[in-house]
Amino acid sequence: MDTRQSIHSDHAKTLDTLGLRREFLVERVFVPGELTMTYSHIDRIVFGGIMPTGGTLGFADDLGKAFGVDFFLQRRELGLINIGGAGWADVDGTRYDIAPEEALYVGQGARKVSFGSIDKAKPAKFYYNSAPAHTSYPTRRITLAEASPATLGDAKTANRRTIYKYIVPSVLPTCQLSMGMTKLEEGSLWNTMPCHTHERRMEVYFYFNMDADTAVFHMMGKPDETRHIVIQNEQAVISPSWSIHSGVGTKAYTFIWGMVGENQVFDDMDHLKISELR
Ligand SMILES: O=C[C@H](O)[C@@H](O)CC(=O)C(=O)O
Ligand SMILES: [Zn+2]
Repeated sequence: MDTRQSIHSDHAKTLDTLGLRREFLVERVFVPGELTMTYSHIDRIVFGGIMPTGGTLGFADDLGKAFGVDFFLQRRELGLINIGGAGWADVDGTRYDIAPEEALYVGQGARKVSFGSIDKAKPAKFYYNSAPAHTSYPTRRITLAEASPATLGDAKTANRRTIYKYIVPSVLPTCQLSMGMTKLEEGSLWNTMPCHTHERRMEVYFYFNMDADTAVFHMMGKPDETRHIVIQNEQAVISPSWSIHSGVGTKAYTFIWGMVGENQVFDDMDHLKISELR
């Protein structure tokens, strides 16, 4: 488990490229045959990738110890989106088939959760977020069609994109986790510009569907003190509440966003004018 401490914006603004990458970037999310895990002290979000290539994968029994509980989801909820081939999840004996671009929400208290791929030649790739939870809401699969889509932006500003909201209050109840996927249209390069912060929630971005030899310049930092991190395919970046989170690719890409914190009001954002950025 890779643990990342919380970070003050006064510290963050002193960091060089390597320092920023060490604090905010997660370079290896999907490892064949492994479940990876990053634990951020910011709102105690846990995120990573699950890529079953041989047998099944799951949250190890002794993981509870690392979280001071009996098992991983004893006091947590889980959301995931499959960016690979068809797969399945078994949650305490109930099997959920999860096709590409489908999501699963697992309510707090699930004891035995395991994952597999349907075709090992085309492994499933489950990108997951987990957050502390106070009660148990029903486990449920969410299809792309159910993930209330919103298309916004303009090709003229290279930011035409569709936001699929899989795990949001209008689709299903969760304790605090929200999760979705944003797909850029061909020729569109910018996500979330004009950008925003949300003092009341943190966010993690996971960029994927990126061709070889392309990059996303992920914008971060306080609005008057911006920095960037160069991101390659299938890498994740942590965005504290004080930070903007936006990106421009050298080619169109897709990303998954996950949020935890004070509220679940998607539009509760502190919007910024582009002219306010420094
Ligand atoms: O707080 C919301 C998140 O930053 C994302 O949902 C924004 C996003 O996907 C986009 O504008 O492209
Ligand atoms: Zn945001």
